[in-house]
Amino acid sequence: MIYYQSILKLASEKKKGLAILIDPDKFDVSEAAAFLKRIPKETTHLFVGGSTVVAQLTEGTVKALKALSNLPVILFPGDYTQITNRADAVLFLSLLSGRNPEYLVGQQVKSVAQLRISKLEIIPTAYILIDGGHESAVARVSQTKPLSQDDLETVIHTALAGQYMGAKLIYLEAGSGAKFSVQPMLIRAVKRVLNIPLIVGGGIRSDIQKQAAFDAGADMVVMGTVFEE
Ligand SMILES: CC(C)=CCC/C(C)=C/CC/C(C)=C/CC/C(C)=C/COP(=O)(O)OP(=O)(O)O
Ligand SMILES: O=P(O)(O)OC[C@@H](O)CO
Ligand SMILES: [Mg+2]
Repeated sequence: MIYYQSILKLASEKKKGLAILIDPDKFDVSEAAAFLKRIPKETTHLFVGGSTVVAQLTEGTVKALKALSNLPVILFPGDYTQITNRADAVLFLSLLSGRNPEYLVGQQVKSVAQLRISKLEIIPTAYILIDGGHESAVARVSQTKPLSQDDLETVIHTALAGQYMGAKLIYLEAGSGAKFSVQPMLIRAVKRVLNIPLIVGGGIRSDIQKQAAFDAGADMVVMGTVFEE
């Protein structure tokens, strides 16, 4: 688990991870070099995925990124069809905030035929959708409701259930382009009970918001929309 170990190492050294999310649907492969110059120097990981991605686009995107960058490329799939062996690892997501069996376990079963013959590192990740102020693509595609930012207890219990089930990462997601990102108070409360790394994303557009998430205890922040053109 070398990619997971590197995230654990960041967390244990109180260094912070910054993942830039690249959505293959919105990515121009011919602009990949310029894109990689534009993203922050402190970027530690490239995530690739989207709620809705046209088949085959992920592979070309990952190929272009791997040719131009030494950063680890980690799949963040909205669907099992987004898996490509060209990446380094995959966040093996289960959408624990929702009650749609397809996104709790159905997609995961569908992915096995490909994953079992690939060398991708598989990182079990409890994915928790939090209300970001308007209906997110994740909510729409998964047909699930997000958890309220005010329902601290349910968010904490959901994250801990993920940890107890063996997740190696917890991902608090306000949804791509969220109006409100996950509030620092909520990040702090969740981080306090966990003993695995915490990833936070959705609606983080500024250095100030990113720093607030880090200060509250996020081990890694994901930024996507703000770097899309
Ligand atoms: C583990 C495997 C094989 C699949 C996971 C399938 C699950 C459980 C997905 C969770 C629900 C979901 C639809 C997640 C999407 C995650 C993601 C890549 C979000 C970023 O995309 P957006 O930016 O929200 O979407 P747009 O494409 O609309 O921009
Ligand atoms: O696009 P943004 O709002 O930065 O969100 C990133 C990521 O958490 C979405 O899945
Ligand atoms: Mg997006």
